[in-house]
Amino acid sequence: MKLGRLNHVAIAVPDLEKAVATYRDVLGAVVSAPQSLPEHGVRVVFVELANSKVELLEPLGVDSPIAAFLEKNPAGAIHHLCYEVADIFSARDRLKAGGARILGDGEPKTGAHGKPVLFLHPKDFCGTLIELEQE
Ligand SMILES: CC[C@@H](C(=O)O)C(=O)SCCNC(=O)CCNC(=O)[C@H](O)C(C)(C)COP(=O)(O)OP(=O)(O)OC[C@H]1O[C@@H](n2cnc3c(N)ncnc32)[C@H](O)[C@@H]1OP(=O)(O)O
Ligand SMILES: [Co+2]
Repeated sequence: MKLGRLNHVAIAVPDLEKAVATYRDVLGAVVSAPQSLPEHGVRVVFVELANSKVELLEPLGVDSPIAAFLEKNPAGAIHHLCYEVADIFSARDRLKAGGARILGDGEPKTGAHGKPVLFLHPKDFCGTLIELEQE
């Protein structure tokens, strides 16, 4: 298993429109249009940077995986880091064999970029939730 590029840093926010205004109007960033992803329980935008992206996430629906996190961090906070991998299935199998917890049913879902993604438990990775995305 070899870790690739940092694809994005995700920030969970209570109000996506307000967060977009902060990044676009105060910080002068280029921000994508909002995208609802019911399968992931979030609404997202991407802040485009020269060397990576910032994903702003707002809960979508009652079972959103970011709802409990936002209850603990009501003003918003960094939620996960997304790294690219060349082969998500081989990365998953190597990590699982080493004892890491793959979240959900362990099968990749299609992420915001239309590519397979998986999540790794934050308690197994220095207190940071990790998303892996197929290159
Ligand atoms: C837009 C699609 C996609 C993309 O393509 O980019 C996305 O990014 S979707 C993003 C949202 N999806 C997910 O986060 C899916 C994976 N997440 C989960 O499965 C869960 O959120 C979780 C990480 C397993 C936590 O759920 P749960 O166990 O129900 O919550 P708890 O509140 O009980 O947390 C247990 C424990 O873990 C700590 N924790 C929780 N979230 C984080 C976090 N983001 N970063 C660091 N630590 C986290 C939490 O504080 C608890 O710790 P203790 O209090 O010490 O027990
Ligand atoms: Co993400």
